[in-house]
Amino acid sequence: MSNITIITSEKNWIEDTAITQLKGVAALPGVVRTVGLPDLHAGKSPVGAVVVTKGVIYPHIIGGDIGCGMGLYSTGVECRKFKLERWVTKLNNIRELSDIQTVNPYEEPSPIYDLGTIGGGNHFAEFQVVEKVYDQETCAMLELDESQVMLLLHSGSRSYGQRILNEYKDCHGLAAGSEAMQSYLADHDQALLWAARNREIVVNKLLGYLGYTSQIQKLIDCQHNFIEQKGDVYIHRKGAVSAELGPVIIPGSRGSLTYIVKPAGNTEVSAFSLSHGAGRKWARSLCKSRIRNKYDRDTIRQTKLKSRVVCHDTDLLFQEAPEAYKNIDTVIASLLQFGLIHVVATLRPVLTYKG
Ligand SMILES: Nc1nc2c(ncn2[C@@H]2O[C@H](COP(=O)(O)O)[C@@H](O)[C@H]2O)c(=O)[nH]1
Ligand SMILES: [Mn+2]
Repeated sequence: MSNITIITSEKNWIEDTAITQLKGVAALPGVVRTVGLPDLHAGKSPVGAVVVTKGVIYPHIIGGDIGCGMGLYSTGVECRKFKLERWVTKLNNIRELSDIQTVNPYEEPSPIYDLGTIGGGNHFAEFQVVEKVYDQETCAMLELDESQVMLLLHSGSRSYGQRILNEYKDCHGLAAGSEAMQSYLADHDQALLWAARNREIVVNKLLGYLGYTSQIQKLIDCQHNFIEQKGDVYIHRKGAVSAELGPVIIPGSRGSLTYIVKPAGNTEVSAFSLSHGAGRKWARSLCKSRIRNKYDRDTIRQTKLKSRVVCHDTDLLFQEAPEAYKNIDTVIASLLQFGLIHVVATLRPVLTYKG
């Protein structure tokens, strides 16, 4: 199909089902361009995908986790003072973040009922340290301080986004200018706003629980499930970030490095978008049977990078194991090969918390 671009390279594996799904959305009425990024994989609709439409939008492409994204924060905690065992113990003492009270600092009531929680699945909070700086100038611009522990938070609009989708899930596209489209986009924008606010609230709550609140600073926040209107087209990004809002974060898994990258000059080829992660390699249902013999109850809570994992759900530990994801270095190499990014820095996980 002429309106499909796949950003990939020889070494980067993309499953056939994902390509078939991408072809499916490319054939929808009003779709003018479709891009599969190197992290493309199958989902309810394809993930790691960009769908550009004219005259219509498709809520089902974005799905229920409207506004899901990654926020990177510096914690104010000096790496040399970071007490891994103490934080592991403290995090093991809470089952979920809902065990700690949430204060809504905004005047309006929150449409997210479970405000202050991260959510399940592959949502996570991860403490990281700087592994390598490639671009000192951009790091300085971001105020990325190598001596500090960072916190990467992956979360979305929680049950709010799903409530919005439920209202529109039977529509086969919302026509531009229609009341239904205006109403969806108004709800969608609220979900983006509150998803970003929720990330901030969670970061403050988590660090407050660990005894640190005074020097938290947001460095980057990039959403990856949303619709952007650009001129007369609508860019649907499902598991894809905008390449037009400055540096972005591309994590791999709890057992691999996270990349901070800067979009390069011409990202028209990828519909002004970049990857949001490594992308899933194995279906959740296959993970436990494939790797259960490799780990015991302690070793599944550590990674080859010597980081630790706090998660009370054993099945989830297997479903989200590093083996379940594609190789992040290959994803980054594909983006580099297409001239879409410059690498700014890499971060190494030290402790992953799953709610
Ligand atoms: N650093 C970590 N990265 C992770 C972890 N679990 C998943 N991931 C990466 O995040 C994206 C998010 O995907 P989404 O489609 O659910 O938004 C995923 O593709 C992985 O590359 C983790 O625990 N730590
Ligand atoms: Mn997400």
